[in-house]
Amino acid sequence: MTNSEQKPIVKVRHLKQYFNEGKKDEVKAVDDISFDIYEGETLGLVGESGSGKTTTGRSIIRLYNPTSGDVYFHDENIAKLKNKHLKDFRKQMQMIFQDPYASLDPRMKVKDIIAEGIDIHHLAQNSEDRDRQVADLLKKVNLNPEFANRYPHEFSGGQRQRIGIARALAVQPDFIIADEPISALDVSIQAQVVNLLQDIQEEQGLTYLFIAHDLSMVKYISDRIAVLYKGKIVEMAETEEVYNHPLHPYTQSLLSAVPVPDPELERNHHVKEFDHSHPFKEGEELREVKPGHFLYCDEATAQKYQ
Ligand SMILES: Nc1ncnc2c1ncn2[C@@H]1O[C@H](COP(=O)(O)OP(=O)(O)OP(=O)(O)O)[C@@H](O)[C@H]1O
Repeated sequence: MTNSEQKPIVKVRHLKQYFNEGKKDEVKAVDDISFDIYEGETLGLVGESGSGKTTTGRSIIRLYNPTSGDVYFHDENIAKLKNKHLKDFRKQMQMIFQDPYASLDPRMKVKDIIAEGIDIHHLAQNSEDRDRQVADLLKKVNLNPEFANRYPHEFSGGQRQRIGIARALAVQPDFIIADEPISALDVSIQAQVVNLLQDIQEEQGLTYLFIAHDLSMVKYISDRIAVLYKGKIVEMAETEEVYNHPLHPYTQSLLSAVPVPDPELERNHHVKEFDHSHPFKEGEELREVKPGHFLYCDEATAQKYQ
């Protein structure tokens, strides 16, 4: 994709999500982040546990009411929309959750789980049409349509995650937030689910925000990567650029902690420590230091790269 072809589907501006605001236990889970997600791309959102990845996803999709800031979806500001109007947008944005065991109601049949959105948005003309849509969705995620009448406990983790993907696809969204969709799965299954998500993306021109703490898999699925640290984006660029030329010390430390498959290289491989005691300095903000490469830094540092 060249710059001129990149059309944002989601624009996040100065988004803040604070919990227990003004109280002693206030948490600035998301602290003034701004970024775009382009149509048809996968933006990987990475960071360690507690950095605010899930909160970012949930705030964009309005599972939380943002403390402040704006979220534009197809140029409409949805950050302050009220319930009735929000429903239409919910149909276009879906979420796939981390834990395929917790996210599927064990008392519901697979067909009712998948058809949840179809029912809410009245997308089936009658029960035959509903069944047909469910069968098509099961086929799309490479599951046997005959599974429709079974319950979640009859399936493996990978199969359950496919059911979760079918549920998300049921309302024909154009934007999906995948919140660590593979981290609860066996390594052998992870690639299958990633490949499925990529095939579906190509077929349907979907846009993904792919949340991950594991940097090795996110590399293969993401066009661009945003690195989140303590509720702030500290670096964002095309995937190759982030992996080959990381500029922020936190990104450098994250990448240096990824195991190297070659034992020869591993011997000379040092984990770069990041000073967590003074992570941010006065005057720093996310600045475009090279075309398409954003770094959380001060003006003087940004000048160095121009
Ligand atoms: N509902 C909530 N109430 C209070 N604090 C919360 C709530 N949800 C998240 N937090 C806090 O906000 C911070 C960010 O959490 P979040 O779950 O977004 O991080 P994460 O990067 O997704 O982590 P993980 O990889 O562990 O899921 C954490 O300090 C967390 O404890």
